[in-house]
Amino acid sequence: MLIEATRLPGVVIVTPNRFGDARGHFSEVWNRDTLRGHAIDIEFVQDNQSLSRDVGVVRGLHCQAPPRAQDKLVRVAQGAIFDVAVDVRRGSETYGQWVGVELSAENGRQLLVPRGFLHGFVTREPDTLVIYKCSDSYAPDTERPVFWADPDLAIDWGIDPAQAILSAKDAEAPAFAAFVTPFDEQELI
Ligand SMILES: Cc1cn([C@H]2C[C@H](O)[C@@H](COP(=O)(O)OP(=O)(O)O[C@H]3O[C@H](C)C(=O)[C@H](O)[C@H]3O)O2)c(=O)[nH]c1=O
Repeated sequence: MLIEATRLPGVVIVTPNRFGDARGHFSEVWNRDTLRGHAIDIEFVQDNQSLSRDVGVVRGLHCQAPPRAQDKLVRVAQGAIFDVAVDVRRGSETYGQWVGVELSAENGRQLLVPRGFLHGFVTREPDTLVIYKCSDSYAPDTERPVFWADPDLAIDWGIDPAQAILSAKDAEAPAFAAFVTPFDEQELI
């Protein structure tokens, strides 16, 4: 397993070993003890799966507020996404900064998005299947969305905003300027 840092402390790229042979390949896409060996010790309690039919589907930016904040380990079982995390931990030197990573069934890369970060992605291929582990269960009353194309965040999604395919919820999400972070310094890693 390869663990790579990103420019946001705590957001790391996890690439499990992949064993190829004439049939295809095998990979342990999640192993608690292997992650613990890399000082990543998170108790995941829910697996999510979303299928997005078209290129340009945007899901996010989302997070759940404490005490229901979620760490997420995101992977792509089919297709490809540009996966984004935004630091919203009060007091963080990288508050409001984002990082994006191409995750695909082909590259086998996963992104660890800790609590204290907004999460979202845009699909790069049709019929993209995203599977992600969460460290707390769904608590819709605690959701704190932010508009994906907010000019203050200036995330480079690599698509024409007019072409984005969004849920009504995401299309109407509040601006980052209106976001009062529920994450305090103790979330800092
Ligand atoms: C997240 C979630 C949703 N749902 C139900 C609620 C709706 O009836 C339906 C679709 O929910 P939503 O439109 O919020 O799904 P996404 O837009 O993919 O949201 C996710 O997108 C970004 C990328 C995230 O990181 C979050 O995990 C999550 O917010 O699934 C559940 O039953 N359980 C859940 O945990």
